[in-house]
Amino acid sequence: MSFCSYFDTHLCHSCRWIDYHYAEQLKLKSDQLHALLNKYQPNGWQKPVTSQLKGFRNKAKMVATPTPEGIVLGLSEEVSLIDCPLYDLSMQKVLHSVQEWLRELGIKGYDIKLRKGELKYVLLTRSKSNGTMMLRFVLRSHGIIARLEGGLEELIKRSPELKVVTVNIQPVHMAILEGDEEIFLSEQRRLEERFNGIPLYIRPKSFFQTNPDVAEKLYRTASEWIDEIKPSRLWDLFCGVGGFALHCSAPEREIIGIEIEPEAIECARDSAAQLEMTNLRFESLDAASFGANSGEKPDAVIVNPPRRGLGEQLCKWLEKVSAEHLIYSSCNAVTLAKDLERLGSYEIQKVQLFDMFPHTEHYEVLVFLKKR
Ligand SMILES: C[S@@+](CC[C@H](N)C(=O)[O-])C[C@H]1O[C@@H](n2cnc3c(N)ncnc32)[C@H](O)[C@@H]1O
Repeated sequence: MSFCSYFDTHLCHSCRWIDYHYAEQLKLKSDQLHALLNKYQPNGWQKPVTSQLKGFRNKAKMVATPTPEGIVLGLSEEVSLIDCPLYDLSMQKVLHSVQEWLRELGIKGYDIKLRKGELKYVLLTRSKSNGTMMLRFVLRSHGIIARLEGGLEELIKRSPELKVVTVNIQPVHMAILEGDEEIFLSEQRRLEERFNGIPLYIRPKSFFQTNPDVAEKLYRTASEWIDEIKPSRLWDLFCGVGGFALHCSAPEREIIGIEIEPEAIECARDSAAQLEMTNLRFESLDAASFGANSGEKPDAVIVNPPRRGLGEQLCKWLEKVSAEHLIYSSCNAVTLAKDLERLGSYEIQKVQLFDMFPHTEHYEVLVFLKKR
């Protein structure tokens, strides 16, 4: 197991670039992005948005490994990550307290080789705006739920930031992080977050951006670009809990947000209701089927697909829809570049790199496209 020189701690698999200076990390990402997009001759390269280097992540995913001393939260190689400086001190403190509490309860971590033990993962998420946290236990079966429930009062006494606590059942013997069944052990079912004054909700199974400071800047930039073109009708595809749509709202602007996960749509609707925004409509649909059935034409479309990108079918449909502007937010510049090739009737007006994932090779890119 290697050690990272930056933080003098164990090196997690995802932080492969931690030994590079931050300026070097940014240059490598920027060079890759230029290499992928230069053939589309972007007009305006914007200055990259940088991140804090410590305490920037709001979500910790810990493997629960059984050891002779008790459960260890961290990597599967019995390496603890509860002091990992990617999480702020309050998250580190709660991770310590959860690990200690699990040991006191005698909960056994899941042994992958022997296929024994119950607890597979511990997932902790923090709302940056109010410091409250959501804790999820990923279990192999329902077997130890009563024991966890029995000890919960004590855990919350030690870590009162924990407002949402759930169990996720993942019976399959595979490296899948979570299963379909989610059981709430707390009354509260979601955390409230606030970006640029806009309320957003974090639910167990809805996607939420993991670097709140950079995500705030990403949404603000998209809303500034949208304000420059002032579309009357805007679509936000792959909208999650509505971050882009809610930031781009303006009087008289009709906005439709499309997202496959119903819980995320419920959150987006609640945020809009809280802001008394009646011009936004959120629908839980597959973006492709929305594409196939929608007869309307928007003036602008924002897309923010998962790492796989939009793919051929959606790009074809977007070409047919022929909105005057597209904003593409991507966490994978390789699939972005492929999609841009398929969106041949658009030219790139602006590109900006948002360093959402420092110490890794990953980054977010925002691209502003205009019909040629
Ligand atoms: C990268 S996330 C972006 C979410 C949101 N824009 C944000 O900023 O939080 C991609 C989202 O696409 C959703 N998604 C995945 N496949 C989809 C599909 N076929 N149709 C609609 N949404 C989908 C996921 O549930 C996830 O919320």
